[in-house]
Amino acid sequence: MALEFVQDAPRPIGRSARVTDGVSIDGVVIERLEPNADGRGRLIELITTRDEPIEPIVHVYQVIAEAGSRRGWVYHKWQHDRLAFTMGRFEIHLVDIRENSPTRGARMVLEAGEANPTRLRIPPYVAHAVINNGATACFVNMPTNIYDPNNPDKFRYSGDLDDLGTVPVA
Ligand SMILES: Cc1cn([C@H]2C[C@H](O)[C@@H](COP(=O)(O)OP(=O)(O)O[C@H]3O[C@H](C)C(=O)[C@H](O)[C@H]3O)O2)c(=O)[nH]c1=O
Repeated sequence: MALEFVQDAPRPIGRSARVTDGVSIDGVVIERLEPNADGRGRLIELITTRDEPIEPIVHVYQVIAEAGSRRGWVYHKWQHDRLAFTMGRFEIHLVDIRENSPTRGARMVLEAGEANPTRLRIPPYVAHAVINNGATACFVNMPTNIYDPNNPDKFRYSGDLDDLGTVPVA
């Protein structure tokens, strides 16, 4: 006797919602992602073309961040980051260092992770730092460019978190 597979019935799904309150840096986009939870766990869409076109996915990686770790300050000259946080307890700092930006010098801090799943788009020349305030956890980046190990699009400042915004960026 043949085994029968049954198509899932149509169902409502959680949709992401753009956050505009508190977004003080031009071009930064925050999307709160909606988990679809059931007895097996949670499924969270990280990005989709269902509602609007997106720049192509060309490169995707996962970062496993140790508890208490900090990545950044870093900025990119060419790529936009599309970071998805669905686990852990991350704090993300952003500073606009673009010379001709209407929001030059603006600084933002947001929290993202299990309690507030988020996709964050960071334009070039917006310096950022990601701090893991929880236990070891992962996040995903879907940058708009491929990583070139021979010419990394990565410009790093390793001083204090508080330095940016108070000391001019060379
Ligand atoms: C980006 C990348 C890196 N690597 C290698 C290079 C290093 O050996 C290692 C760690 O990379 P990196 O030091 O560049 O990673 P972070 O400085 O922690 O930066 C990451 O976290 C901050 C918050 C970001 O915003 C960056 O976009 C993100 O790349 O992975 C690869 O093999 N492939 C890749 O695509």
